[in-house]
Amino acid sequence: SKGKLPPGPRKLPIVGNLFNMPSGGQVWLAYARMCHEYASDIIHLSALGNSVIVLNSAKSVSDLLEKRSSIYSSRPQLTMLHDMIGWKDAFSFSPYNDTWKAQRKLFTQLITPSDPARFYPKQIHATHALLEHLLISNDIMKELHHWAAVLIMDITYGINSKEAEPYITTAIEALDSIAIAGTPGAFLVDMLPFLKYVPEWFPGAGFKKKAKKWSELRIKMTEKPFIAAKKQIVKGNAVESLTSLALENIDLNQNISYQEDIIKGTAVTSYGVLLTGTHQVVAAVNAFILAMLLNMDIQRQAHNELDRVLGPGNLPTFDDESSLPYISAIVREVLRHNPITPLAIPHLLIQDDIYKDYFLLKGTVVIGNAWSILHDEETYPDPSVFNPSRFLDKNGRLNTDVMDPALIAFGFGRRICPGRHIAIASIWIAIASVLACYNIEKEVDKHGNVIEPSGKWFSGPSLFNRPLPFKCRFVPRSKEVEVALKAALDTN
Ligand code: HEM
Repeated sequence: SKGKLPPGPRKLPIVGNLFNMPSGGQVWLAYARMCHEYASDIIHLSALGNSVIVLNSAKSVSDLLEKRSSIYSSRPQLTMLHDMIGWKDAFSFSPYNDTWKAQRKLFTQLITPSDPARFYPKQIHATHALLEHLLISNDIMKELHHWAAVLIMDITYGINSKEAEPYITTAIEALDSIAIAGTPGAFLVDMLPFLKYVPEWFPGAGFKKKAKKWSELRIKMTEKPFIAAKKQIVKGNAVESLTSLALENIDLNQNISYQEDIIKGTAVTSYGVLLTGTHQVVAAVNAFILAMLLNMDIQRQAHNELDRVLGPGNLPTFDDESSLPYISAIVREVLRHNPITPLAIPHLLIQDDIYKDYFLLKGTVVIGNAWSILHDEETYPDPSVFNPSRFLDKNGRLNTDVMDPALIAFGFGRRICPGRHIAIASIWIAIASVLACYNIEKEVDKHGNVIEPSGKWFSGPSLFNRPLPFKCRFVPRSKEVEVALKAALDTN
């Protein structure tokens, strides 16, 4: 009654658009189609009294999520995940409140864009270990997961790869539980929050036992590595990390346990975000590998650039970045072509608002469709084609007139991914290093027949996007490279 809603499918009494809500996989495509159908870059849906708007253009995302960020930056809360399991203080999930502000401030102070080099040695170290493992392992996903987990354990807590394993095992278990509890509609208690008060023995109250077990896992994942990092400081052998830097800066005249809680929450969030179900960085590097298999000419161009700039067999460092524009263009195209977080993470509007004559209700879930923006024909002609050259000018340099997909692929406004600089650097060094050492080739079966990758992406229910498993081979580009990798493997 307060005003006109944005267009969208016709609503039924009580249930609203319950039956129009896209379900199954790749919902970003369904949202894009709906926006097309209603010829609008903003559409509205509602289900059982919950309001959702989808923003389908760079303009609407910028107008609302960026320019009005102060009222569009909260997060929807799920009773099971946030309240019962207790993840409400992990700042990627938390509402727009003082705890979120304190944790986010700490995180951005430590992982700051003005000092991107702080973690370069760790990124190089983890990437070299990945190169060695690719020589002897054909399980790419296992190697990539290990690479990312070890890297983030080191960055967050200063725990090295030899000690990291038990912490990673706990974290993966805890994050599996998040993947289940974080799926909207997975637990009735999310729709009927009073159910959280029923006793554990009550028929159908199995979710309470799960919540208890998963809450214990959350505590273990949060406390154990934090205690280990603190012990390193006490013993005087702390390795520089997000936790060590933050603990050293504690203000002894203020409430110490409050400050420690903020540090703990920040650390576990940054660690957890990387390990979440789909594992964005791993998915991006995996997407790159698939793209190389499907586009051998692009792989050849990348090899040519590396050989010309570094000389055959030499490994890149971050100092080479500006001399390797084609590699940077591949990173941009990986982020654009099949974005890993096509709908970012939904935001929540905390105040009634008016936009383009539409009335937007406080409490509305706001989804920015990054996929649509990154596939906008006007910005990126032939968007479905994997073409890194779209980011280069006629002299082969990065063309600043073409929008960098990182401006969209990492979300929006005050909730924009604060780990994006680490993520981009990690992806860049992995892509440059793997291509410097290896030819990425299609696998052959025991009869010598080439196994063609399907090129398909996961199509089950998930907010995130990742390629389906495929087979490939990493073939050293020369005998010298192979010998050097073997020697490194034996030494480590
Ligand atoms: C390819 C890799 C990555 C992608 C595509 C990605 C993408 C995103 C997106 C889309 C969001 C939500 C933004 C929004 O709400 O609008 C987000 C949030 C976040 N990301 Fe990333 N991310 C990546 C890697 C990382 C890494 C490496 C870290 C940590 C070192 C990180 C830390 C975070 C945190 C802490 C948040 C929550 C921010 C908040 O709610 O205030 N991300 N990320």
